[in-house]
Amino acid sequence: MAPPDTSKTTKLERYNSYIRRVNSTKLIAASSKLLFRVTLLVALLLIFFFTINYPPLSSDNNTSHSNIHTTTHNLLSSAFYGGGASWEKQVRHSSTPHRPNGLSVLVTGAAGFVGSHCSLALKKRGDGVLGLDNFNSYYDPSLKRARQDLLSKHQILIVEGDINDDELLKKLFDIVPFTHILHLAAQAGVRYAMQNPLSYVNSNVAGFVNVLEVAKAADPQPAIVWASSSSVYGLNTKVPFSEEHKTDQPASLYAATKKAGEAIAHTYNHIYGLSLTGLRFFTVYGPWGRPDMAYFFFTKDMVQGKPINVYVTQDDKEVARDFTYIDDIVKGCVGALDTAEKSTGSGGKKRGPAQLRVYNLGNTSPVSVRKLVAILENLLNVKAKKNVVKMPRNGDVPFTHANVSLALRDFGYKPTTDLSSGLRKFVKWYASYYGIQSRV
Ligand SMILES: O=C(O)[C@H]1O[C@H](OP(=O)(O)OP(=O)(O)OC[C@H]2O[C@@H](n3ccc(=O)[nH]c3=O)[C@H](O)[C@@H]2O)[C@H](O)[C@@H](O)[C@H]1O
Repeated sequence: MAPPDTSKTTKLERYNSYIRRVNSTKLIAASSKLLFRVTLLVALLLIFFFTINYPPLSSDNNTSHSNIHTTTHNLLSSAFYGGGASWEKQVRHSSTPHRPNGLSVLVTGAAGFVGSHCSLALKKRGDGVLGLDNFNSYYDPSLKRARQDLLSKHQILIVEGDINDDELLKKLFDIVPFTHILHLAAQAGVRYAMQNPLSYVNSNVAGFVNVLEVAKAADPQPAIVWASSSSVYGLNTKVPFSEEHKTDQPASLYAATKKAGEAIAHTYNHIYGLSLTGLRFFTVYGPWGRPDMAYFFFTKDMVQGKPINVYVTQDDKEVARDFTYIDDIVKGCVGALDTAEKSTGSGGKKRGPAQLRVYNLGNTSPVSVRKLVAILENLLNVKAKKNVVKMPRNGDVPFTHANVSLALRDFGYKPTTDLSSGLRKFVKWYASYYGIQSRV
């Protein structure tokens, strides 16, 4: 029997096998191309992240409070403020004054309440401003980011970094010969010091010393204006509080670290000839304020129908504060900067006596917390659910009252905003920022 004709099947099989080979070669070629492209992309990304000369990221003052939001933003910002020529150009551009004899100011804590207001005021009159902030999450960092956005609209760059990062600070001074530092970065809040005491030491003592170390070594040395606090008066009972009064009874760790700052300022002035001005702020409030402060969270709770605690003293007396409106404080800061004399040291050595000053910046008319709540009730058109409770022993003092005659004499400081007018502006801002209805 003749063998079956397999020539057709064999041809078909050979053809099919040929097609399979061609397809697999194409597939390999395509896969190699894809692999090559992916490798190239990964390599480029690695080069971008690891070889650019970016300033070290902040070690968050309150690392225990870091959150995903901050971490994500850190990465984005480090990429954006990534060092190198373009980053340095931005730093220089932000710090360059745009008026004759304008100042060039490094503002620490520029994304903070007072820092953002002062940065804007300085920039608007033609000074150069560079911000530095670690965007920690002591309170909602998104508010700090919103302030940062506002500043960037006015060509103010905020470098994301920590005052404890001396390499970063030195780098900034290598790029810009700052004439002044407005040092406002700090761990604020009186009551929180019982929860996180070391954050106060880290920012208000170690961080401040780090700033002074870099300033003392800079050439030229800048003049420094920095935030002390009304809380240094502690248990002082003489009123109104004057700079001549003793401040050796701090009632909170916050106050103690600010008092330590004043002593440290004396030392750096004495040894290195740094010009130093400490400003004792009295309960500053206003638009873009700090959510950890009573006027701010009272507003929030009252709007949400939640109860608030109104403190009274142990013997049922009213607790009162010399609440000071932010615009008045800004005028005080700018006045202090304008009248700050040059530091006298160079090469890390003192060459002559330098200016050392401390001023109260208050409103000179204390208002009780009960009255504060009444004003808010009227502005928000809501009745507060008040729990009147005895002030816990957590660092609070019963009252504050500033004598500001020294600041008036030396740079014309004269507060002009009373609590009702200031809170009206705050509530207006609060309503628009958080999108709520209010009477104002
Ligand atoms: O001048 C300063 O150097 C400090 O000012 C601010 O501290 P304080 O004056 O304590 O402000 P703030 O907390 O708003 O309490 C206001 C009033 O509300 C009372 N208070 C507070 C909380 C509460 O639940 N109930 C209440 O009655 C409370 O007893 C007080 O009488 C800054 O936070 C601080 O960082 C620092 O800068």
